[in-house]
Amino acid sequence: MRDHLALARARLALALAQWPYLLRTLGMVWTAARPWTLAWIGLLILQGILPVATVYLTRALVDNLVLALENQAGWMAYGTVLPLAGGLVGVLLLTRLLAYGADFVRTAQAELVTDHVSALIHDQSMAVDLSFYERAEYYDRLYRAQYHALERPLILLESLGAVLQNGLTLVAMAAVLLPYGVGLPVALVASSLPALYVLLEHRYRFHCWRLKNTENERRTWYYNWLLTDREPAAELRMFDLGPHFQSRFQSLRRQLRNERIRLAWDQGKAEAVAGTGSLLIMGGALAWMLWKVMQGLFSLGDLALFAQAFQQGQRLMGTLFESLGDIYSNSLFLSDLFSFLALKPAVADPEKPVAVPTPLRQGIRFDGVTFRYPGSARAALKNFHLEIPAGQIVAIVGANGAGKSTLIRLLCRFYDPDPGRILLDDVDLRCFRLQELRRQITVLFQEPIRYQDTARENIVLGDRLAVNGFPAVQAAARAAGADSFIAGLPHGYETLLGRWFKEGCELSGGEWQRLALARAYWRLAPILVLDEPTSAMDPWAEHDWLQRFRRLAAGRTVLMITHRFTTAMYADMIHVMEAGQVVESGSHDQLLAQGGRYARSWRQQMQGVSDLKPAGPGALDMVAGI
Ligand SMILES: Nc1ncnc2c1ncn2[C@@H]1O[C@H](COP(=O)(O)OP(=O)(O)OP(=O)(O)O)[C@@H](O)[C@H]1O
Repeated sequence: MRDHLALARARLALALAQWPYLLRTLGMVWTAARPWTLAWIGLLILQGILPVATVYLTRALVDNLVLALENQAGWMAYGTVLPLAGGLVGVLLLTRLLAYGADFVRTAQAELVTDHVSALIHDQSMAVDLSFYERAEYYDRLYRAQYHALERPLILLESLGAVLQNGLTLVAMAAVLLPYGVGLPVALVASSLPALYVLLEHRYRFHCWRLKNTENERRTWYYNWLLTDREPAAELRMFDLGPHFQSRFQSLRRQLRNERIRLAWDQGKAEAVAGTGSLLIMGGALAWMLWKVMQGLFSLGDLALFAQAFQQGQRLMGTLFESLGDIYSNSLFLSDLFSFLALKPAVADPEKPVAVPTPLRQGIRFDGVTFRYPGSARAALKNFHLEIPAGQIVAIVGANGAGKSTLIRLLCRFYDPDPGRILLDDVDLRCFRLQELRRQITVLFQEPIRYQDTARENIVLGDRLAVNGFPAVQAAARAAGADSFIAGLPHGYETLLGRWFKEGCELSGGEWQRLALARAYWRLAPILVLDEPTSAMDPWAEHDWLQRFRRLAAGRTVLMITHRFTTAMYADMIHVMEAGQVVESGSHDQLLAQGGRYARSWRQQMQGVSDLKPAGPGALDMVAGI
């Protein structure tokens, strides 16, 4: 018993600790849907008061009827009974109408609040550093914020409304019962306390269970994605992986389901015990009331009033506690939402930003940069030095995992190095406003996004602020070698791409890549960064593109990452990277003359190609050797 009391106290303390979330949620709802919230409060108050009117009218009706029957008043009685009956019907009708009105108001409020919370989650997702995506814990929080907390403010509001409305009715009912003896309202409250304890205890256990299983839930979501999404569909069929992932999904679901059912079973048992106790108390109170009626102390109307008020009171207590439990558990879940919204990005604007130098005069410099990805013990870059002179094309080559793409991520300030600096004309990137810095850079990522939108939109998304007309869109597409295949699409530049939406047209991997290249060109930024620009191009397309590349890059500072020698050789300077460091540098001819790693790999590739004749330009992937 002492253990139970201590536990109850602990749960109560935890419940009270949720108050701030409750208040913040109310603030959120108020901001999102002010007029609807006012209407909601008004309706709640009315709905809270009406049941009491029903109870009083019932008593008056029964008493008048009994009186009329006793006095054999006949039709005369209708003069008093009819208005009461009419009043009762009117109140019941109004109760119904208010319930419909409340449903409507809640729907409107729900839409506004959900959108408001979604917007907050989206804002925060856009604001956090990329480093957050390196942690499973972040995904857990995001998942809980998105899937568990999104609807919570509304459920919370609904519960709060129920508490307010039922609380009002309950107080009024208790007041109605009070003249018959203090014992009745006390019995009413006492009969419901065990239920409250059971409720709080199980809500808490359920929340803990959800927390513990967030990763498992995400895993089921992942298997579900593998089984249903288009992206893995081909490989899934080819390697016959469907049954494998389905069985993983099912076994995880089985585990979750069994645990959930066990929780529900425990809760059901505890509720049954608490419910039996409350029924016994009600039975006792009813017996007492009957005894009083038999003694002639109370009228039949009183008995009708008691039966209605006590029964309604018990139902209300149940709903009230249920709502309190909902408020409690929703507040627990909302703590996830608020802790997600409270995440602070580490990569942020400086307090006193400096203007980004335009045009670049000296160039970009990596100065003693060391960088480890969050949670990784291995350094992706170690005391790394690199110069990219303004207006030149610098190529970085190196084996997989050498750290090439990491350079781009640091240059765009998705992460900050530690220690070391990256400088634009001798000014640390950390001195610039993030948005301003990123506006100076245009990037073709290794795995660009395939926007399920028109071909034109796929290009102009590279710079939403650019106001150049259609000829400029075409020029960007031509520069990337995308113009010819776009012209062949059913609606040219207005063709919807991808298969997500109706009438979408699918492109090949290389075509998507050229479109992404056009997007990079469309953004007229002075720094052009290309990660594997030719990897998905066929040799003819690569050859064609390389012929024009220097002209297209004229006036820009270019950092190009590639595995292909035939692409790298067009650069002014080539740096060979290995394990996070530059190990060789020079122009193509200088590197060949040095006879180092680059030259060895080049010769091996050439040898390989001449053995495998014929080969076109671009057939050389510098994967081995370096
Ligand atoms: N998000 C990440 N979290 C942790 N480690 C990472 C992450 N991304 C890359 N790495 C590690 O950092 C190192 C450098 O990766 P990077 O992507 O820069 O290589 P890369 O030279 O571009 O390789 P590739 O040619 O295969 O694209 C690798 O060892 C890789 O495992």
